[in-house]
Amino acid sequence: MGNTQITFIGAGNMAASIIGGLCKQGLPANNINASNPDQAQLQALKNAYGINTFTDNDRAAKNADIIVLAVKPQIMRQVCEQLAPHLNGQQLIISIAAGINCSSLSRWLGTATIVRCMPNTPALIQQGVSGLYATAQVSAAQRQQAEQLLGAVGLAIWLEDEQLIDAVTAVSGSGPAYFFLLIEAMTQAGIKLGLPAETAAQLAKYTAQGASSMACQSELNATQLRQQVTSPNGTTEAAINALQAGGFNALVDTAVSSAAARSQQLAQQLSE
Ligand SMILES: NC(=O)C1=CN([C@@H]2O[C@H](COP(=O)(O)OP(=O)(O)OC[C@H]3O[C@@H](n4cnc5c(N)ncnc54)[C@H](O)[C@@H]3O)[C@@H](O)[C@H]2O)C=CC1
Ligand SMILES: O=C(O)[C@@H]1CCC=N1
Repeated sequence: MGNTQITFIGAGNMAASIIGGLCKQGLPANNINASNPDQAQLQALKNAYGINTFTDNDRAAKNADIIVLAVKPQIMRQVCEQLAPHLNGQQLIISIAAGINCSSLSRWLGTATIVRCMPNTPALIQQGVSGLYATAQVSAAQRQQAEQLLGAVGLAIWLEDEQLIDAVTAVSGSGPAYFFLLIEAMTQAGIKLGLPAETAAQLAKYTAQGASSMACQSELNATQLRQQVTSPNGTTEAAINALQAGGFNALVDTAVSSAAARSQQLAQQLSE
């Protein structure tokens, strides 16, 4: 990213994850700026990475080439409208907020050079995955910069249709929580079968990690990998039959669709 100056507006969980990834990739700390009203969060980032910190968004955004909007969706409009008079029209804006579309952002900011993306919390350990959408005003060089930025914390995947961000939010943005829920449920089931709590938790967590790594690394797809574990008339088949009899696939479909619907609803509520 050369001498590109990057400013994060909002220095919470997701911003801290991406900043950590950029620093680990060797981006000079002096090229990274973060703005947040809470000094404690800023100090933690300064101590960890030596980046520049600000409590004033306008000062942090001044001279930035890329501005990453990483505040909660509910305060995005207010933050953008305050920032708008301080933008120079050349900057690339990257928003990671759920449910805020490019049309609202460009209206509030007065610029349409926007990449909207949806990362997820495994970004914290550089194992995130993000969906990215760029408006027509974003140049090829800026697209590359956005891809490098999100690529610093995991896999970055471009979308040609902005509406698909709702689906990305539902599958991978919220997705880590679904896997954590499964780990919780498997841990509880293991405890019920007599395992010590810590042992049950380790078995569930490391099984999730192993299965996920296999799914990412193998040439086989998830269905084939599942079939490899499932011996005819064996233990896995008994469990899978119970899950399917309980409507597992339909339940996951309803859950993911509910998240996508909520993402659309947020967009409608917050773009007014
Ligand atoms: N947590 C998650 O799993 C994901 C979150 N997101 C999106 O990322 C965004 C940030 O989420 P988190 O980092 O989880 O939230 P967070 O609450 O950890 O971070 C938001 C930060 O904004 C700061 N802030 C509040 N008012 C501000 C202002 N006026 N100017 C500058 N900073 C201000 C807060 O002090 C806080 O540190 C949200 O829009 C969310 O939709 C996207 C993908 C996944
Ligand atoms: O739950 C949420 O609204 C945010 C967006 C994706 C993950 N967390």
